Amino acid sequence: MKNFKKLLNFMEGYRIIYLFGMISILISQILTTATPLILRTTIDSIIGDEVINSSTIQKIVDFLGGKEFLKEKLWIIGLLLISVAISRGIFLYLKNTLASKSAENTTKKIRDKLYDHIQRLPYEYHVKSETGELIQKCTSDVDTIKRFLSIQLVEVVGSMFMLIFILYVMFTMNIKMAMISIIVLPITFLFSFIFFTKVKKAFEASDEAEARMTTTLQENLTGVRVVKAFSRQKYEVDKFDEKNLEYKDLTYKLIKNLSAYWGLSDLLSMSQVGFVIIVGSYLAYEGELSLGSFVAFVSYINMIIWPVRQMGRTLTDMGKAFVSLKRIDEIFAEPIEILDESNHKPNIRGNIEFKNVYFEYEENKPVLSDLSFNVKAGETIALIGPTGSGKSSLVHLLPRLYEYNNGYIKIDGIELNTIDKSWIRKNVGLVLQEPFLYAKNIRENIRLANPSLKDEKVIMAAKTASIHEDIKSFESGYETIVGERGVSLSGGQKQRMAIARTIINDCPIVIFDDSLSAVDTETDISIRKALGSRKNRATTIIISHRISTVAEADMILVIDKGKIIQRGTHNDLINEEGLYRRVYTIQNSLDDEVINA
Ligand SMILES: Nc1ncnc2c1ncn2[C@@H]1O[C@H](COP(=O)(O)OP(=O)(O)OP(=O)(O)O)[C@@H](O)[C@H]1O
Repeated sequence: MKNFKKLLNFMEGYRIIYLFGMISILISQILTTATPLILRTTIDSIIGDEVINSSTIQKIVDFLGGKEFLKEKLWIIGLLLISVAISRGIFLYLKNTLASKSAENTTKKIRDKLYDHIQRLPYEYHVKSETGELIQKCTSDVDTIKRFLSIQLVEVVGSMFMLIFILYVMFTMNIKMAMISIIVLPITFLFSFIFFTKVKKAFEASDEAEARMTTTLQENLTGVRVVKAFSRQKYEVDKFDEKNLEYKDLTYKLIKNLSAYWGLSDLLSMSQVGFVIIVGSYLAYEGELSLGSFVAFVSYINMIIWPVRQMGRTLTDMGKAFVSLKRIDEIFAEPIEILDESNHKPNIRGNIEFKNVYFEYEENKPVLSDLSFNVKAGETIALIGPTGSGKSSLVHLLPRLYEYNNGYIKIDGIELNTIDKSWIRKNVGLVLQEPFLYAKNIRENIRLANPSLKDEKVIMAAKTASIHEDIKSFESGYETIVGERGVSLSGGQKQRMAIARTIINDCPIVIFDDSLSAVDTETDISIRKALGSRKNRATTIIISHRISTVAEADMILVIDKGKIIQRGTHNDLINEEGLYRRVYTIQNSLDDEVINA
């Protein structure tokens, strides 16, 4: 019931259309069941001389000119049958279009809402969630709901209605014959329901095997460079073959089960039809059943047997829609991130103060402890330290991707967590180590945050990031499409693109999270020089494992296990015992080896 309510909420604006779709299927079912009744009346009362004992049918006969008139002009009945068939066709068309219109619009709304909600979920949620599962929820789960609305629900309601209507007509025609006609129906229904409930697991197993096969394929295609580089083709082919075989075996087993079911179900249904024909013809011979009623019974039994056989499957499939609804609801239950909670948008110059800052992802497992430091607007600080020491976590606090647990961070003297998230994110530019480029051209990628920026600005940003010359060397220059369907850029080119994309926004605070790792030392120096010589210099935070990258910073913080273990300029730090000097010595001797080689 709760699920239906949820679905009804999503259907807002399309409920009336859906209702008309339902009414259309009911009318089309009435018209379907009318045909055998017309045949029966024609055989028994128009051609034969049995009395018409239904006042409604009598009225219709009178309207058409009376018994004698119709007997002379049987073609009118032919026309009537054709009109019923045409009307039925029209109502079926209406049912399909109206139900589909409502289902398509409802599911479009669900997809839009889901997409919107996912965009507003916090960074933390996206770090933890699996992309594949999110995509599945937005596509196949939504499709399951669409099938439920556009096909299954109308089918079940229509079949139920037809069943009740036909049973009523059959019982009013001849009780004994009606009992005989429906004797196998409960068995057929139960057989179908039990079978499809049991086979549900086999359907799921086949679906899961297909998903595993697709994941293997996707992984292989995404990591094809690694496969080639490590000569893993044979291993990959064997792995895929295994998944492919598993999928084939499970699907074949399922199809064998289904074939056995439809075979047995056919046997049951045909026995029922045969039984009705044998008993009906005997009763007709004995005079207990009119010829017209006999024809009507045979038609009716054929009409109801298929929906009853199908019902078990439809009912079990309908269960899937509620599972999908629940899965989608899990996303909606995730609280969204409020970006403009206080409307506090102070002018940001770039002074940063950390005071006794503590931060943890999981309770009682601090990743950053007791961090205190100051950076003046326009200064450059560098963070260096072993992997996992907390450098990225530290810089993620500044754009408020995560909230610190203790102490405070102030920007220009204002506590960071009072400033609007959307505002602070506009003012803090973050360049990641592995940048993601969209399947757009280079110009669009660089001015992603503000598509109205002029070409001169794009070129200036590209020059500062030392990528302009590379772009010029491409055949289509700034029009070159990059990303998945475009040209391949080297790791360093991608990083420089990401740098250009961030600095074009002129943020007062810019963070480079190991985002110079793939560029050579010379380019690294020229980027930093270009950044330093810009007017309105931004406060810059550089994370790097390379001493040469951090050496010129106004202040270097050496981080280990979430704590600042050393601080100072390059000259201070190489003159004191500690991690910085050890790293410096190692990197220096490596450089000497390279030079002497
Ligand atoms: N989203 C997260 N949830 C839980 N723990 C996390 C999360 N992100 C990072 N960590 C943990 O926090 C610690 C610090 O990670 P962080 O990425 O800040 O280190 P880092 O110094 O930037 O490392 P690297 O130099 O390798 O990038 C690590 O132990 C890491 O496993």
